[in-house]
Amino acid sequence: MRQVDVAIIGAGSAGLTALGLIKKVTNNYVLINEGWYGTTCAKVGCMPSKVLIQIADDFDRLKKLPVEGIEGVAQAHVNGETVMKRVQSMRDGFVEKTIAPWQTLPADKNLNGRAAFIDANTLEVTYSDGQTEQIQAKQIILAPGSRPVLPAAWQAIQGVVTSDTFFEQASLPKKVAVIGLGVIGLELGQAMARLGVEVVGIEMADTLAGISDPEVRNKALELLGHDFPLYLGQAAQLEPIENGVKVSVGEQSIEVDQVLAALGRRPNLDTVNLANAGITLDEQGMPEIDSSTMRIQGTSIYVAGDATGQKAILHEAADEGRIAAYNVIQALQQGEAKHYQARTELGMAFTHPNIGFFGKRFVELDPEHIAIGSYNFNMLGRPRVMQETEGLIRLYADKKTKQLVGGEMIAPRGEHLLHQLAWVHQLNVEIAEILRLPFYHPNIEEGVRMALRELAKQLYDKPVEEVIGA
Ligand SMILES: Cc1cc2nc3c(=O)[nH]c(=O)nc-3n(C[C@H](O)[C@H](O)[C@H](O)COP(=O)(O)OP(=O)(O)OC[C@H]3O[C@@H](n4cnc5c(N)ncnc54)[C@H](O)[C@@H]3O)c2cc1C
Ligand SMILES: NC(=O)c1ccc[n+]([C@@H]2O[C@H](COP(=O)([O-])OP(=O)(O)OC[C@H]3O[C@@H](n4cnc5c(N)ncnc54)[C@H](O)[C@@H]3O)[C@@H](O)[C@H]2O)c1
Repeated sequence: MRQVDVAIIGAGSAGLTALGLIKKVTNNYVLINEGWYGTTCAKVGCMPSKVLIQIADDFDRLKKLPVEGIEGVAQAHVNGETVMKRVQSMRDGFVEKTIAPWQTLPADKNLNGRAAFIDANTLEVTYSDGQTEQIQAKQIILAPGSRPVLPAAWQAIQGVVTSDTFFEQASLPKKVAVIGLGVIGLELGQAMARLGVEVVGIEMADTLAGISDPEVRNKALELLGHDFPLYLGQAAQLEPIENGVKVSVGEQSIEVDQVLAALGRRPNLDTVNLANAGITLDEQGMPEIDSSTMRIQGTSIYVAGDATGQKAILHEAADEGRIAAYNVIQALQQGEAKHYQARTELGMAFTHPNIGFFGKRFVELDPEHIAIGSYNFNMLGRPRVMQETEGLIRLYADKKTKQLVGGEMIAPRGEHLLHQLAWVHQLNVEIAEILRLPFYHPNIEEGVRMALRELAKQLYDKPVEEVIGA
């Protein structure tokens, strides 16, 4: 049986990040990946979705131009085939870059097959031709990602797609039901609607994109509702019909050409037979992972990326791959495990306006202990110039420490505001200190300043100017 120092399972963003570090300390490793290469992010995730969103936003922006004296835009129309060709050709470029480090690996280290545990240090790799090989590894990094949730009954219905198949289409569909209005459903649903596809959105929870602040939720419902009708609080039933799908929600039903099922993603840990490694699993089939080391306690197995079932986003997958690799290297060199502190949590949907949160969400906080500063953009100069005055920021600060603890928003250019807020949150500074930072005029950031000033009024028992010292 082949013996290696390290086996990495999954050539996605987490696995490839880990590989980059492992290669520096040992030449005795294998990378095992099932199916296609190119990472979820580049092939079916972050990147193709952002290309579609960019095209949709560019087209939508045309509506705002006549008032500025730019004429003739009414003739503009969308060519669905060209849109999808653009999405696919850009995606192929991103995939090409992503697979470069994998392509240079020697064949004996680069195994295209499914890995599963035989015991805690032994893996069986099943290749596509049915051949198998056993490999014993001192240390194992599990980074097998996640897959779209798709109920068994829906799998056989023609016209049901997920984000794995959506970007393969030759053209845009005509009429679509987007089921599940989390990040994927909202981003793709709004983009399609803005490109002229008839879209309805259905979500069984009472909110969109996981927003927990009721005021931000209401604003998001109002604003996204301008793009396509949203049905919340009900799960949809599907029935195949000729040339499409009948979608029922409560008493109502509609017929569509296509259903985009965006019901969430399931970690792929169930594909690796973890039970054979003697690991205790919870009801969801998940092991207990120490998020500061990425190690499954008491084993030489580490988990990184979407497979953890925690933060299914790219920079977290890369960070976790790095942490797992650092600790695998420590273990190979008989060193002590290193514990890493997670960065401030940050999540966003690239809808328009952008939706997102940083730090703690509203639902995680005790209203007794926090002050809330909010602002909408109606009166700010720059958003008015840009014709993007709709949005709401809600910032939460701890009454005792006077520091930001988190925030939720739907805001023009919110992706940038969320970054800046996450950065200052991670630095643990008081609201007064943040207000002493420069804010240029005229800018969207002035909206953040207004919300911070509102917090300062509640947190300090003197006028804001005195608090800031200006
Ligand atoms: C539509 C969409 C849009 C997204 N947009 C964003 C965004 O804008 N920003 C953001 O931060 N994140 C976004 N994400 C999330 C981001 O893409 C993921 O968090 C990230 O790609 C996860 O990386 P990973 O390495 O964990 O998994 P992956 O990249 O999925 O890699 C896992 C690999 O493991 C392989 N594998 C699985 N099981 C086995 C096995 N048993 N044996 C061997 N190999 C196996 C898989 O085939 C795959 O190649 C988006 C996701 C989707 C679906
Ligand atoms: N901009 C980004 O960073 C970005 C973009 C896309 C995806 N992602 C990542 O991908 C992950 C998966 O995204 P997602 O949108 O699939 O998952 P999600 O968990 O965000 O949303 C799934 C939604 O589907 C709903 N749902 C589930 N079953 C349903 C049913 N039968 N009927 C109606 N609604 C139902 C859930 O209530 C939930 O709101 C996210 O957690 C996110 O981390 C990130």
